[in-house]
Amino acid sequence: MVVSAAALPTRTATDSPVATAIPRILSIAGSDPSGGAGIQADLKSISALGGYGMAAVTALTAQNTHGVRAVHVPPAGFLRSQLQAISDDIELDAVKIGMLADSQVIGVVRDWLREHRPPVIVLDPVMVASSGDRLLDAEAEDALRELVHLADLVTPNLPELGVLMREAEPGDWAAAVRMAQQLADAQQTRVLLKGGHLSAGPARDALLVPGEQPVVVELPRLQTTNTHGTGCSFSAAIATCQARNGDWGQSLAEAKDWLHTAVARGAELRVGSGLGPVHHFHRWHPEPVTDDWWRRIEPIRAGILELPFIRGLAAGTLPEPEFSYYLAQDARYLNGYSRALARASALAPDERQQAFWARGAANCLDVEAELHRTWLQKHPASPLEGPVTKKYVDHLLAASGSSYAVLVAAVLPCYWLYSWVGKELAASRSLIDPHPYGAWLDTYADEDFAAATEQAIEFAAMAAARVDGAERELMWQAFQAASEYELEFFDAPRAALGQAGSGR
Ligand SMILES: Nc1ncnc2c1ncn2[C@@H]1O[C@H](COP(=O)(O)OP(=O)(O)O)[C@@H](O)[C@H]1O
Ligand SMILES: Cc1ncc(COP(=O)(O)O)c(N)n1
Repeated sequence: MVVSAAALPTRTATDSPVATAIPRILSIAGSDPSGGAGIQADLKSISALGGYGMAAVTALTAQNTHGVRAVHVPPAGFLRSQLQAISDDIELDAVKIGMLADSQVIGVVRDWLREHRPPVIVLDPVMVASSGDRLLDAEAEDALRELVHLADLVTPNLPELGVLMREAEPGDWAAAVRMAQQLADAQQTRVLLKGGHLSAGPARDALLVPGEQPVVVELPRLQTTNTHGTGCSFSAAIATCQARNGDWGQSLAEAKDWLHTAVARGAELRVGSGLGPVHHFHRWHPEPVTDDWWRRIEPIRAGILELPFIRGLAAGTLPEPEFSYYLAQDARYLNGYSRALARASALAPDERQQAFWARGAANCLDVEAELHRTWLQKHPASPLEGPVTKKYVDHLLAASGSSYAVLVAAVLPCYWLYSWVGKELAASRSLIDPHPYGAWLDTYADEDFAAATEQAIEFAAMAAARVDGAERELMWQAFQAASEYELEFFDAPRAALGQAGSGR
């Protein structure tokens, strides 16, 4: 956690023109046409944190969420013209520097900084993209090292710190902090060491100021692929906060907090299939309530993955009678579930939703018939309704007598948890060949089912947005109860047939 704010004797908070209402921030960086990194990320970050953003472009990249395909560096003289045009007219509160491409570009930026001395300079020493592609010529590393002492803050990640110090990349956090402190002392500047590249542990950063104790900020590491442009966004956000409040410790804490939610919610943007961007404007877009529900059932999800039934299914060791019991119950369940979906169709507020649930209801009956025709005919199991099936179907039928919103919340876990379990199991399915339950596993990892799940989630979120707080609470309760029944449903074969063949 932040324990102190840091200020160097050479540049103190008081000699910066701080407390500007809307700080004017210039990004000197490369362009990322996919919008996740570079000047695009910087302008979004500056705006999201309340600054006025400007950009002088050092290089054009052709890249997407998978990597950099090409880099074009315009003549360095043109960058000089851009910078000159800005400083001839506009007073700047902070400058953030990102991709510099080559030593000529670095030379232009160095000369302009010396001449104009903006009050806050944050240098992100971009060298290699998260995709592994180079964004700085190897022979320009010396020139970049010489720029460090001009910055008020330099923000290396672990590999960049190693290059700046002409040493191997530090192997662990303690070694990295020591190395970053050496850099701060040698260059007499602040260093923000970013620990995003460490493979385990929390997402941790440290602010090192010559002659002071390190200030560490840490938040839980998020399991996400939306990390493209985190470094760009972070440094632009810190520059903006610093221009406004003049306190490095506070700026770091504010920017880290904002970035963390931006990383957590990046997937909502649905941009690209590689390393996606972060959600810079998350504060403008309230989180869909369904995401909150999903987080709140995390213990139920963890419980499902630990069930002997699921483990046995994944490993292919589940005894056949348990699987047959499960499918027989599933067939019974699908009949009741189909009625609940038909009721959702009847209550739906528009034709799109009406048609969606009606299709779902019909699909359930098809799958029920298919289960009987294929597996259950060959592997008979008791057709009697088990206690968990009864409880779960009763819950759905009770919700069918409630509002559309509550009913949609009650039917959602069957889509969502099944689709999710299907994806979780898909990996182990491919490791075991032939897999005794392979055909069944494939139907749950099916892309059409995943698309239907996305649609069901969206309709539930839309319904939640239209009801008041009391009804939204009823929706949550219906969702939570159905999620618990999903867990019990997976565990029902073991409970019904005894512990003997638990599949472990
Ligand atoms: N998976 C993650 N969860 C939470 N924070 C992350 C994650 N990945 C990166 N960050 C944070 O994003 C910021 C920049 O990360 P980093 O990857 O170290 O820099 P760069 O993008 O320059 O390589 C750091 O504060 C880091 O902790
Ligand atoms: C134009 C430009 N600047 C910087 C980065 C680094 O960002 P990341 O490390 O997240 O790939 C990038 N990919 N593109």
